[in-house]
Amino acid sequence: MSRVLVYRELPPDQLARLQAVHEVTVADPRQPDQRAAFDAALPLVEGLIGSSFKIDIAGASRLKVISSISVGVDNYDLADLKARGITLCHTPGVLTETTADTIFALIMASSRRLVDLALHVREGRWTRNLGDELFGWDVHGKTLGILGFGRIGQAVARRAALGFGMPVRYYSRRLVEVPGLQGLATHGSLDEVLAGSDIIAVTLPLSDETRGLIGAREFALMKPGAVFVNGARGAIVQEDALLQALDGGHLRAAGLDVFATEPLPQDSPLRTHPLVTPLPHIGSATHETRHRMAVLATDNLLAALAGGVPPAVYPL
Ligand SMILES: NC(=O)C1=CN([C@@H]2O[C@H](COP(=O)(O)OP(=O)(O)OC[C@H]3O[C@@H](n4cnc5c(N)ncnc54)[C@H](OP(=O)(O)O)[C@@H]3O)[C@@H](O)[C@H]2O)C=CC1
Ligand SMILES: O=CC(=O)O
Repeated sequence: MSRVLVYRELPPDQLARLQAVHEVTVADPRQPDQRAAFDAALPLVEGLIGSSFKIDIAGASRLKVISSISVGVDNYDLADLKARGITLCHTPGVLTETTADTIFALIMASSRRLVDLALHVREGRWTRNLGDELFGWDVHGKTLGILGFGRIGQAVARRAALGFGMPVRYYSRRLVEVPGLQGLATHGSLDEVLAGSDIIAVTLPLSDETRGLIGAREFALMKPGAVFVNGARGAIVQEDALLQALDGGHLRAAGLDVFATEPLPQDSPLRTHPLVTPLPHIGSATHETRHRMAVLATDNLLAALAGGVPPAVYPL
């Protein structure tokens, strides 16, 4: 039996799997009334499971494994984990299709102004036929540029190329052959993809290389009237530069599931900007997918604590 700290709510069936074999503390450090329990447990545990929070593990001297209920691992100091021999597990694959759905929904909502138009109806402003000031922009047939062409990027590309007749350009560090997409998705440099696409979707991980990657220069390279969607991590984008590109009339619209600071601060201009469709980081947030993520994260933790090979170790 090991000691485990659960720092984000787990579904009861997965919590029960952990409790059946380990001594489990559930304490969410974001909740003021649970912080003391979290701080007391952290130095004693061999396993951590949770997500969406940067944990200072300096005092966690017994820690052997962190099981993140996320595919992104930007909340962890990878060099420190490697140096300390701590295993990091994550949840790739099980959330790919759901996150691609969300990104495609943002592409549709931003281009066709779905949120504006729904509010138009809901607020009782639909009193006569729409004028062209409320018309949208076609998505089908437009060129989609995808930054980062891994699991989620490829799943977005399949939707675009096979469902919407969209030529796909992608930027990645290497050429990727995707079954079924031969000739439909072509590789380019970052600048080529930015300049050659009507709609840009970010699906990169956040790393030292990608932090702040999309700034004023990159927005200026995009076509006038382009739509920009970020379904990856907010800090990949320089938000001031994004605002300038929107306010200056260079971009048509932006769809954002992620922000540099989350939850999005009340005073962020992105919250109420008329050209922004903001979502509260819900890329993978369906009942089915969040449960699959919890199962995989629990499988990972149980395997690692049992001395086995977890199904999804993040290579450090
Ligand atoms: N909004 C949400 O709720 C969600 C957001 N995400 C975010 O999406 C990200 C991607 O997830 P997933 O598709 O599963 O990850 P993958 O690792 O499968 O894909 C990432 C892709 O980005 C490429 N890449 C990495 N670094 C660079 C770089 N510096 N320049 C160019 N290409 C690069 C990788 O290529 P290479 O082979 O060269 O490494 C790979 O093709 C996650 O890290 C997470 O941050 C994920 C799930 C939900
Ligand atoms: O943002 C979500 C993730 O799984 O990463």
